[in-house]
Amino acid sequence: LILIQQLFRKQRGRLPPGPSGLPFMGNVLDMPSVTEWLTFAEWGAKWGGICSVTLLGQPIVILNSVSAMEEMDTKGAAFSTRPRLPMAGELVGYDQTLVLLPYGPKFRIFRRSFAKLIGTPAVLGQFIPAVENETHLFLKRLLLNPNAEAISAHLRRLTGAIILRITYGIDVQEEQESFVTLIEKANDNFNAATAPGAFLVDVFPAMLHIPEILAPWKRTARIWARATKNMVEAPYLFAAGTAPISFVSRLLENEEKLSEEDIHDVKYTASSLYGGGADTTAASLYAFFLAMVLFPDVQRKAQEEIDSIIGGARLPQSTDREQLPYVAAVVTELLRWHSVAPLGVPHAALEDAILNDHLIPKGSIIIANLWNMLHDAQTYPDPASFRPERYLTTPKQRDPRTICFGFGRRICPGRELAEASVFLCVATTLATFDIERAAGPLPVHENLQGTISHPKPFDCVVKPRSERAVELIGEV
Ligand code: HEM
Repeated sequence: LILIQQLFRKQRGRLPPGPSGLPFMGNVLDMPSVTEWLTFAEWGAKWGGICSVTLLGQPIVILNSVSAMEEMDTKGAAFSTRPRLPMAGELVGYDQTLVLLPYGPKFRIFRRSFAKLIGTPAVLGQFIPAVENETHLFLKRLLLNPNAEAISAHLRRLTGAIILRITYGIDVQEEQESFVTLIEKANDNFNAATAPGAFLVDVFPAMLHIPEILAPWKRTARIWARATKNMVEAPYLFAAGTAPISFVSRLLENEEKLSEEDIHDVKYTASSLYGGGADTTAASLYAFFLAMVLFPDVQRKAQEEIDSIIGGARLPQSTDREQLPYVAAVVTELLRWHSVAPLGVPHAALEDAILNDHLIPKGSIIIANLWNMLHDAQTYPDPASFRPERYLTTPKQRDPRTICFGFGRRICPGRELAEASVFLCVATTLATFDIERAAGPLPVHENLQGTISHPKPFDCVVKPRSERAVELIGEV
């Protein structure tokens, strides 16, 4: 079958170039299992902005250049579905949340809800007080426990609480911490279930029919599926009906007119918000602390800007963004410097398409190597350096926000919220704390494995900038 498929393909056109594979197996042996973005970048240097490999007859197209990604953008819906990933999808249940939902009517309903409620700064405005409130609580926690080991947990709690507030109107008091834990667990499962090559069933979907007794991974899937279900149902049950203004309460307006299927869609759209929003933003903010340790001059300049514009009168707010161009550029550079999703989320081709004279057959998996695009030395000279000036002095370098959120109809629908949350946390932290290098060797910036990639843990010293800073945190 693979042979016949390949013969047909030869008649229709040629796949993009790439490493030559073995008969039948294709490039199974060439595929990296760690830091894939680095190997893919090497292939890009050798084969160009669009290259491809084949795994047991399955074409995988890798985009290494922004121009290739933009070219795909022009093809409308042609590359807008997701590949079938039986482990994370059918078995663990993520194919019902937006991130793995196939392109189609349901996808459009989910995206419309996102656009209506958090898609633009104007509509997002209704939720900004909640983001500010949670950010103040984060500062208090950081003041109480500024240890380096606690920072990542503080950030996860911050981003988890922001999303729970916005999505369900849930105020994360101590007794509701369980929601944060529940959803963190489900996010960890998503990362493990979508790890490339981790589950053979993703390559051979027929394995879905093997009974569980012979397939221990099915037991894992069952446990993870329970966690997904809990993530969807528990906060919804808690919040439905009683919540103040929230994503869910807005979607449930005119509830009496909603069918069972509509309610199902509300639940799963809401959990998509959580699945996509909490871990990504936490990873980005953790990288901010690392960047400040490694680039103290940037920290000093940003603090000088905040001091000169706001002084010690109050904490920075969302509305200060225009007056704080250097801090805003720190946020932009953060989104470039640390790739939260180094390989984005894979797309799949809905139909045969021709791209730059290459055939992209229906069903091809498309991987955008966002890490490479954001670290391309032509676009961003000295890409490992954290330099907000890139976007302030002419000639300005390309805005990385046109890259880091993915592309086409699957572009991240939470990008406005992501930027607003990151800006507030960065600006208020810089206003009140100094982040410094700890004794010992300088930490190194490394992306950990995962669809959502956190920086490798590092040591640092965080302390309040002044007595006034402590007072400011106490006052909010
Ligand atoms: C620093 C923060 C963030 C980054 C870097 C980021 C990046 C991305 C990327 C690269 C994708 C894949 C796009 C594609 O397939 O081409 C994505 C998808 C998605 N993001 Fe984000 N994201 C962030 C924050 C958020 C937030 C705050 C939310 C929700 C409130 C969110 C919700 C989603 C969802 C639901 C999807 C799936 C969209 C779909 O499949 O149609 N993200 N994000």
